[in-house]
Amino acid sequence: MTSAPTLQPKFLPSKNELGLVAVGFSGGQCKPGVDAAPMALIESGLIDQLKNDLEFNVTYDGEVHAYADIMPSSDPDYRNMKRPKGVSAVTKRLCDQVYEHASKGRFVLTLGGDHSIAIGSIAGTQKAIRERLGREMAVIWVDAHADINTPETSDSGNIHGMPVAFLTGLAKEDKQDTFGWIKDEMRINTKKLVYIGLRDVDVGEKKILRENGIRAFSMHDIDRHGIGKVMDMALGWIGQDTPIHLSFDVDALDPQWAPSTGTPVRGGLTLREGDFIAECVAETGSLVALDLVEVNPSLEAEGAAETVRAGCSIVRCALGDTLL
Ligand SMILES: NC(=[NH2+])NCCC[C@H](N)C(=O)O
Ligand SMILES: [Mn+2]
Ligand SMILES: [Mn+2]
Repeated sequence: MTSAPTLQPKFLPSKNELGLVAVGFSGGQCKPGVDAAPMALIESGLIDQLKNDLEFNVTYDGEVHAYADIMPSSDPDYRNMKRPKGVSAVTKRLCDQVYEHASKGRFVLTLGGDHSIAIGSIAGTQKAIRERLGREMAVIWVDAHADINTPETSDSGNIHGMPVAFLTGLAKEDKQDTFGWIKDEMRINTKKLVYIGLRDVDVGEKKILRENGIRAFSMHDIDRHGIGKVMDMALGWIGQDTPIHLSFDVDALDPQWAPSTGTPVRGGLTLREGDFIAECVAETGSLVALDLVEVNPSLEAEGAAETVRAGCSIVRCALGDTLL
C-alpha cells in the first residue's frame, strides 16, 4: 500500500498540532538514568526537527517533569509492587497532562522515562478519544517484553513490567492512590492490542497472552515472515477504522543499535525494522499518540548517543518524516 506523503490524519482535526510531554521518571524500575532521556532527546534536536522539518505546531510547557512535588514520602512495597504510590501518582498526573492535549485534538508525543509511564499516556489518550470520537483505540506495543505482568505474576516487582495489565484491566486495584484511579473509560481492549518484537516474555505473561487471545508478533514471526508481512498482519488485525496509540520501547531494537537501555535483550529489531514499523503506522493516518520510552543515556558511555539517535529516528518516522 502506498499513500500520499502529507497524510490527512483520520482522527485528528488538524495534521500539525502536536502536544509534547517530557517525563523524567525512572520509578517503574531500579536503574537510575532513564529520567535523563527526554533532555537528551530534546538536546539532540528533536523539537526543532518536529517544528522545522515536520512543520508541527508544538505545544510544550518547556519542562522535563520529575513530579518531585507529588512523590510520597513513604512508599512501601504493596502486592509485590515496588514504589506503588509513586508510580501511581506520576502516571495519574501524566494521564491528565496527556488528556489535556488529546482532548484538544492534538497528536500527543510522550517522551519517557521508563515504560510504566504508558499507564498515564495511554489512559489519558483513550479517555480523550472516547470522549471526542466515542471509540476504543488500538495500541501497538513494540518491545522485547510484553509488560503485561500482574503484581502477582511479576518476579521483579518493577511496575514497568506491568503497564499493560493495568491498562487492560487484567490487573485491578481499588485503592485510589495505587492505580484505583484507572477507570473503565481509560482502559483498552485486549482484542485491540498488538505486540511486535517480543523475545523475552515471562512464563506467567505467556499464559496471560494465550488465555486472552492477545495478538503478538515475536522476533520469530518477524524472522519467518519478514517485517513487511508482519506489519500487514498487525495492521490488518486492528482494521482501517481505529485510532492507534503506538508505545515504542527502545529495547525492541537490538542492543547493537540501542545498547543504552535498562533491560537489553539480544536478537532484536534492526534500526531499519524499527523505523519501518513506525513508518507503516504513520502511513495508516490513524496514529493519535506515541510514547518513546526506556532510553537510558547513562548506561552505556559509548552507546548513549547512538541510542538517543535511534529514538529520535523512531519518532520522526512515526510522524511521517521518511515517507515520500
Ligand atoms: N519496560 C521494560 N523494559 N520492561 C521489562 C520487564 C522485564 C520483566 N518481564 C519484568 O516484569 O520485570
Ligand atoms: Mn522492554
Ligand atoms: Mn517495555
